[in-house]
Amino acid sequence: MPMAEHHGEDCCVKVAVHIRPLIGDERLQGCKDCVAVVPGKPQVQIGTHSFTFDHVYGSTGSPSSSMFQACVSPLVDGLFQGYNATVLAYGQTGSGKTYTMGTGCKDGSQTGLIPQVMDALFNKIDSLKHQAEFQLRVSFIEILKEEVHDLLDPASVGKVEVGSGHTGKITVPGKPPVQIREGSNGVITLAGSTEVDVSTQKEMAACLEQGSFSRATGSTNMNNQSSRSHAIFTITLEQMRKLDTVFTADGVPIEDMTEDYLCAKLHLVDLAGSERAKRTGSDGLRFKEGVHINKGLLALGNVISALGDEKKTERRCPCSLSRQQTY
Ligand SMILES: Nc1ncnc2c1ncn2[C@@H]1O[C@H](COP(=O)(O)OP(=O)(O)OP(=O)(O)O)[C@@H](O)[C@H]1O
Repeated sequence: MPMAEHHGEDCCVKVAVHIRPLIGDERLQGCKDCVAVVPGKPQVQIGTHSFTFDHVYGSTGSPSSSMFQACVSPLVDGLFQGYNATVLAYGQTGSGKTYTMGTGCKDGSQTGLIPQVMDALFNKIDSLKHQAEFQLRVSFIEILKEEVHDLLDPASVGKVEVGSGHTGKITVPGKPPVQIREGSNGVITLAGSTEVDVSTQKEMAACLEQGSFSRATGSTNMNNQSSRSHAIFTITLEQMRKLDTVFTADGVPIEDMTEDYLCAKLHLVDLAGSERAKRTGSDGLRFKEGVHINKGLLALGNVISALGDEKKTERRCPCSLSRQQTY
């Protein structure tokens, strides 16, 4: 499963591959691993084709347990310096994105990347609590068929079966949908999405669990619990750093200069899987979802190519890049 990352210092976008083992049904059907890791290199071989990435985890590559430390932990540290960051899990349906991110309500949720982010974040806050005051907020949205839904909407009261094995949430009619807006300063906001103030790891984990439970899933031939939407879990960290008091030449303390405010966001994205209708056996509603999913992924691919293209990123306003680091 590939994951895109972007490192402000050396390269715009970095890509790590996570190879999952064969699972139950695949073993029963006698499937064989078709991806081989080239020993000692972040390179995989599929048939006669070789592909090189920044990291390869799983199979005979680096152990999956080291992925967080190498790829995501530096982003958590960056948050404390005011850098925004994004982790995207991208891949074919059933390749293990939800498992890797820990966005599902089961399996990977204990070891997925998001729970590890929470651990690291709260440990760091604890170690810095005497130097700064912190405030954390989370939002959790999904993009389903080009519509943005709020997964932390207090009006959502759980999951119901909505025909053909599809699950969805009940929302109170009349609640305006979440709108994506761009402010005059270029900051994108999601008008109408719930932002929950959290002060403990338990509260943040409860938001992840609640939102994951509300997410739309459905069964296809390739994954019996396939995510049908792109899900974005956003952590906003605000901090008021207490600086050493600055004095004028006469020894008078300058009040205004004793605090430094920083705000940064970490977006953790579990994309819906790219799919081929023929292989997933999709028809009707599920087929339409697949078309929207593939359309969104194509647009995202163009954005990532542009981010990785130095000529295009140079044209952007330097101020919008100054505190931006995206993985
Ligand atoms: N590294 C792994 N080790 C063991 N099992 C895994 C691993 N990754 C994924 N799986 C299993 O593979 C199955 C598919 O994984 P998952 O639902 O995460 O895929 P996905 O890429 O999110 O699919 P979709 O795009 O359809 O939502 C699940 O049963 C999951 O438990």
